[in-house]
Amino acid sequence: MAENRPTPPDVDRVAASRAAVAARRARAAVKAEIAAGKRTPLAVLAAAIEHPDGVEGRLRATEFLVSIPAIGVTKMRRIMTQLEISPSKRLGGLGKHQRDRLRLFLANRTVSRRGSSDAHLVVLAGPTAVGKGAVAGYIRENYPDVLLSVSATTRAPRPGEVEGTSYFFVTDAEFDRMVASGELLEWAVVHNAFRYGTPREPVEQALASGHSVLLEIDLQGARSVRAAMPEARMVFLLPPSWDELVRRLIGRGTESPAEQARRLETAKLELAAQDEFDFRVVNQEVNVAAREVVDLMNLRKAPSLL
Ligand SMILES: Nc1ncnc2c1ncn2[C@@H]1O[C@H](COP(=O)(O)OP(=O)(O)OP(=O)(O)O)[C@@H](O)[C@H]1O
Ligand SMILES: Nc1nc2c(ncn2[C@@H]2O[C@H](COP(=O)(O)O)[C@@H](O)[C@H]2O)c(=O)[nH]1
Repeated sequence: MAENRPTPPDVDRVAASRAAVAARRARAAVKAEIAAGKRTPLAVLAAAIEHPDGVEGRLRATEFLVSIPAIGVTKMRRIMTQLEISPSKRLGGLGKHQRDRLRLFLANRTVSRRGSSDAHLVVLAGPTAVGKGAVAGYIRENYPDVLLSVSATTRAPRPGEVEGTSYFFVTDAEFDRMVASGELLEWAVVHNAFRYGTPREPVEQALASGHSVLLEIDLQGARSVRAAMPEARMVFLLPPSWDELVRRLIGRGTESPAEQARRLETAKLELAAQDEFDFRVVNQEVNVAAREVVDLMNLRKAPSLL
């Protein structure tokens, strides 16, 4: 009978509900592929970015994360907070920074899971002039088994610095390219001046082949590494006293008095962050501090103290 025939709104409702069921099934299929290792989370994220309204783009960030093996609900919530993504967000609706943070998290997670359990990523940070460079330099010279990451920087070389050993000295345009192509594990503007970043590839290769790697980076970089790779060993280098830190900064003589005053203000904030670190090493004597840092890296060979 004519009056029992579905009306146009009913037809729409039925079609919409069928489409919703099909979309749910398609999302479940993507999650199952991630869980089974048939598709990498990075590939799914790339598809979501390319087609925000496609099946991958419609996945909620929460369901995406819990479909990754070894990420449960508790871990997922922690990751969402760290990456500053609200639980209602779908992959296709993430902002640029959220996408970048999620991509970095996934890429770094892949690296750290490939590495051997004996290999550690060790981060050495601390306030300006505490002696990070001196300790890292001592390690470079005396512990040839330690792999020290060589950073890229936009600052100019100082006298005596060697390209590829001290830093990779790059232009602003080259640094932009490295950031855009995801070549950097972390990067930061340091002392409001130049950009510094850790090239990802050598770190990935070292960890994958079972070698520990040391990063000598600033506090912002250390925080980025911690957020992306919570298993990294975070070491904070401390001065024996505040007065000694001031002496070292002034004694180095590489900054103007105004710059020294600015760095000392920042140093107070950096020292206040020391509890965020897993280990604290006091740099009283460079060789002793270097030895303590190296001991945290699980190396088999280490020379005796001089
Ligand atoms: N244990 C130490 N005893 C005495 N002087 C030290 C010690 N460690 C480092 N110094 C000196 O302190 C000064 C600062 O050291 P260094 O440049 O390595 O600091 P840094 O932490 O790398 O600084 P920045 O973050 O500003 O680059 C240098 O002149 C260095 O020779
Ligand atoms: N976040 C990062 N910080 C880095 C990196 N490489 C070095 N640094 C830090 O920069 C300052 C200044 O170094 P300088 O050689 O110009 O005196 C120092 O605190 C380093 O720890 C990096 O790759 N990422």
